Amino acid sequence: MAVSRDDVLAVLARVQVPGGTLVSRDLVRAVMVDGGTVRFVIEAPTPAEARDLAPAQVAAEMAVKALPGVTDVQAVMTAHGPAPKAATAAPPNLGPVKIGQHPTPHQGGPARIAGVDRIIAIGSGKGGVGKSTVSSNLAVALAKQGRRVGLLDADIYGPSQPRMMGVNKRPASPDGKIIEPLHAHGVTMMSIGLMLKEDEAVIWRGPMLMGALQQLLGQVAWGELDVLIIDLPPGTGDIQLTLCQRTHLTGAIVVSTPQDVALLDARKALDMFAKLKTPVLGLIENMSTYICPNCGHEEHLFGHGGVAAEARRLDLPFLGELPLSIDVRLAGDAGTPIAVGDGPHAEAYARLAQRLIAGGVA
Ligand SMILES: Nc1ncnc2c1ncn2[C@@H]1O[C@H](COP(=O)(O)OP(=O)(O)OP(=O)(O)O)[C@@H](O)[C@H]1O
Repeated sequence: MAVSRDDVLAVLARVQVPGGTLVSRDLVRAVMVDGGTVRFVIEAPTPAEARDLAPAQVAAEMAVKALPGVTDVQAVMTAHGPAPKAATAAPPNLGPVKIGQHPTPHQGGPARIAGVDRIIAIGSGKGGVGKSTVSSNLAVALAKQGRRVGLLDADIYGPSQPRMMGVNKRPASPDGKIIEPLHAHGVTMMSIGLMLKEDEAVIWRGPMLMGALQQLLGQVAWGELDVLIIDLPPGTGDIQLTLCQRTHLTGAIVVSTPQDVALLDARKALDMFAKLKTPVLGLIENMSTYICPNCGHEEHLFGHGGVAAEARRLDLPFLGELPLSIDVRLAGDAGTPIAVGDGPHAEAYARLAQRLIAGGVA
């Protein structure tokens, strides 16, 4: 029988380290099982502790290797002690609440957010395929249909929701702990971009990112929501891993353009969600067709139908095509998503929202 991630964690939970076990001290990250190969990371709080943990790394490798079905074990030790100069820049502290801190240890399985019924992550393998555009428009379309909707911009390196939703106020935090979200176009929203100075680059390493994400999920006063849409960064990195492993997600939607290169990357994102046991609710083809606003001629600039074909191949729902249109970009740049108004683009998002509501996932 194939070994599972839980089997690996159960074994690692028995490996003793000073102050507990590898699991009780929350030192294990990114457990991946790929056939008979198991990979995981042991993340020590400091380089000195990493040296002390070397025997535990050997013990962990031996214990996992002893599991039936395991042929290869790759354990990597990392330490997030003193950071290089760029990374030591103090986390932004523009008010009473400080965003960007080390994550607190996490026990148990994926957690729910109080008051939030469903959480949908919007992901993509490749950047620039329209994931943030889809997130904001879908959030607005769901709100227009009477759902109580939240939008969390978890694209920590390139937050674009403040611009797309037309919000630039810094969120308040009267007690320095709870962060008050903002509201735009009927959607409750929060973005790391709202906590940073404009044009400020985020130069944090893994643990700081995890801490920031944990704060955005746990410290924001989301209130009662039917659904929280999370706009992920592109790719398959730390943020996606942490979110899928620690938060009880209803599922993920993967956005791709019909282009082969974007599809190849989308397959990696789908593979990641499968490995992390996050249900994939469906695929969306963005920038599907281009209709010339002058003559009405239809062009398929990035190809057409590739995402639907991929969905069929993988037996996943195909949620729809969204056309490439200058109006969509202009609306996003102006801070009023196209779904706020009427017209064919807003209708396309309304259909997508209806479909998710009818399916019970939004
Ligand atoms: N259907 C569309 N028609 C026209 N422009 C679009 C469409 N979808 C997205 N865009 C534009 O393409 C650009 C990239 O879109 P967006 O930021 O939503 O992509 P992303 O996948 O979230 O990118 P990132 O990887 O930077 O997070 C934006 O300027 C956006 O306005």
